[in-house]
Amino acid sequence: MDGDGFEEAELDALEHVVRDTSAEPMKLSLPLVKHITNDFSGESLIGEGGFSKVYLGVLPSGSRIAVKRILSSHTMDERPFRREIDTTRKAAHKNIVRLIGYCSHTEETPIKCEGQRGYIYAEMRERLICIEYVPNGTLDTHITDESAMDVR
Ligand SMILES: Nc1ncnc2c1ncn2[C@@H]1O[C@H](COP(=O)(O)OP(=O)(O)OP(=O)(O)O)[C@@H](O)[C@H]1O
Repeated sequence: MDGDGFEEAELDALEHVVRDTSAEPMKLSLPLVKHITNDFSGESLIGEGGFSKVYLGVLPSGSRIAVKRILSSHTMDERPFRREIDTTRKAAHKNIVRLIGYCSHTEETPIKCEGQRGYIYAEMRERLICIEYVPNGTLDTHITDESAMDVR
């Protein structure tokens, strides 16, 4: 375990999945995703959609991936998260943005309430989808520029 709370081997495995386009998408830990997005910093934010904020993730090799962070208002319902993973996975094709990994993390955080003796527990949910990074891409259709040019 390194200082950021994930194994170096996990980062190596992610590098491998990014490099090898035939590799299966992998499950990722929240500490690793936080590490590559600089803790979801403002500088890493590259886009926003209807149900997610999209961050740039940078690996030690310099490889880049896009990290979709599902908005907290949408994390209680697992369906959009699963649907997006399923459709991106099934759409495996050289011209279609590739699914690289995903992270599903739920944590109970104790919160002390004034006037109460005990704690209440708030559920913090993170749902993240890591996909191939497309520079200047509009990702409405998950289609890369190359295939968009083929459509006439
Ligand atoms: N793979 C990617 N590479 C680079 N930028 C991306 C990528 N995916 C998304 N973005 C950026 O993030 C923005 C929002 O992405 P996207 O529309 O896929 O989000 P969403 O939450 O699924 O939204 P909606 O469901 O409303 O379409 C895009 O317009 C684009 O600027």
